[in-house]
Amino acid sequence: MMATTALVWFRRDLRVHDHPPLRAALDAFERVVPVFVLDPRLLEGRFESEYRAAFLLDCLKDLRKALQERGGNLVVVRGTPEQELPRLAREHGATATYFASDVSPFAMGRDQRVEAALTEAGVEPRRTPGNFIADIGKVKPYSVFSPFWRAWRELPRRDVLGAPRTVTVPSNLAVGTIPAPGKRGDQHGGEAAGRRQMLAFDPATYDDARVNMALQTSRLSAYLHFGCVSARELETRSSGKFARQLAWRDFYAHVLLKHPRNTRHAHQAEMDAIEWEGEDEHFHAWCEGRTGYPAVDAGMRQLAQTGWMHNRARLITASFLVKDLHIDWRRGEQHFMRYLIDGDVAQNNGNWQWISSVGVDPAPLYRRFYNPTLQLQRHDPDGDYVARWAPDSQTITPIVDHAVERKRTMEAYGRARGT
Ligand SMILES: Cc1cc2nc3c(=O)[nH]c(=O)nc-3n(C[C@H](O)[C@H](O)[C@H](O)COP(=O)(O)OP(=O)(O)OC[C@H]3O[C@@H](n4cnc5c(N)ncnc54)[C@H](O)[C@@H]3O)c2cc1C
Repeated sequence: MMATTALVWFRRDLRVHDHPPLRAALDAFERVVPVFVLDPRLLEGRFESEYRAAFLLDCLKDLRKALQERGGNLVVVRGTPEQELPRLAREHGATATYFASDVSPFAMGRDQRVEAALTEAGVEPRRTPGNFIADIGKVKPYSVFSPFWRAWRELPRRDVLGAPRTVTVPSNLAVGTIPAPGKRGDQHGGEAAGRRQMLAFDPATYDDARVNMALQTSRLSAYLHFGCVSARELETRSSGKFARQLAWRDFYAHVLLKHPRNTRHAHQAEMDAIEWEGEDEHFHAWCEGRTGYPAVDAGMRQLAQTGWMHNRARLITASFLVKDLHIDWRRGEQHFMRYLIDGDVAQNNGNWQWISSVGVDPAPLYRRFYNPTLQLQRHDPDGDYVARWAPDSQTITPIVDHAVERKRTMEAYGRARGT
């Protein structure tokens, strides 16, 4: 008799440690078929990114190795999951498919189509948690962080799972090739690299690193985005401000889950009426780090060259685009997605809306103006950040005057609000 078989569909949970779908499938079936579907819509879509694609391909190579070390393998197929998964299930006689639920509108729409196609083929889709610390769909919709955080802390946590010792797969697996990565940013993808980064990170250094742009914070964001590191496992090693930052990740995922229209619209609907009067020339100067404001130029060049930017620099550069150059936050959001290795629809959109004062967790506009000159004094006290990324910026004539533009923004936002 044929052994019982299930597919395990890896998505952005590219690890073997603490992997609920893999564990559940191994517990219930004799064999599993671990699979990743290289969907051209992911690599060539609106938010395509060379750096992120290279990181993903590293992750796949590393995951295949980890599965091979346990007697298994990773099937990599090109196509759409709604076609490829039922086909693979038929080929191997699989009767169930396990995967971890996700929150972006693209992922949710795709998963519905996949579930329908699997069900039609007689294969049972089984969703598990896995990508976030807690079950963020379980709480009522929140649009302010602090009350969300209080409710979220009370949510139950699942146990952290170890990596399986063995992964039994069918003997006739056609595993497919993993394309060679193109241009990389400054991080290699993969669970092995992610776990090394997690184990080497010293939370005691975090408070200083957060406020000084020349220092590095944990650098775990890309590993969290692709699930090379489990957010739940990381939580068990976290405390203080670092633990609170991890809660922001769950918060923005929660916001997108509850408000999918936010990917295209301001969460505060009236703020879609802002008249964006900025010039294309200024947008290009911002992208290329030629604004004459060293904090902005250093951040934008760090992003272009490495695929990462310090959180403080993300705040300064994003605020500058929207509130000094009067350019629609969505153009900035898209530019970040092209370069960030950790580019993540929920996190990027949530943060862009936050700094643009159009999203959740609102505060009075005057409190969310970042003066790029003062920010630089505070957050690059020794000048190391600018010296590294944009030493020539001081010689560029500033393209706008912050004080003047601040006034224009107050007026434009006031008009949109009808005040
Ligand atoms: C305009 C803008 C765009 C951003 N876009 C993204 C994005 O696409 N993807 C992304 O992962 N983060 C994004 N962030 C949040 C934050 O800047 C990065 O998560 C962080 O800088 C990554 O470096 P790290 O891993 O060293 O972070 P650490 O400071 O070490 O934090 C640890 C982890 O906590 C989470 N975290 C920290 N700060 C935030 C935050 N403000 N919002 C949500 N989660 C947070 C991340 O998962 C991060 O890896 C954005 C912030 C801004 C202001």
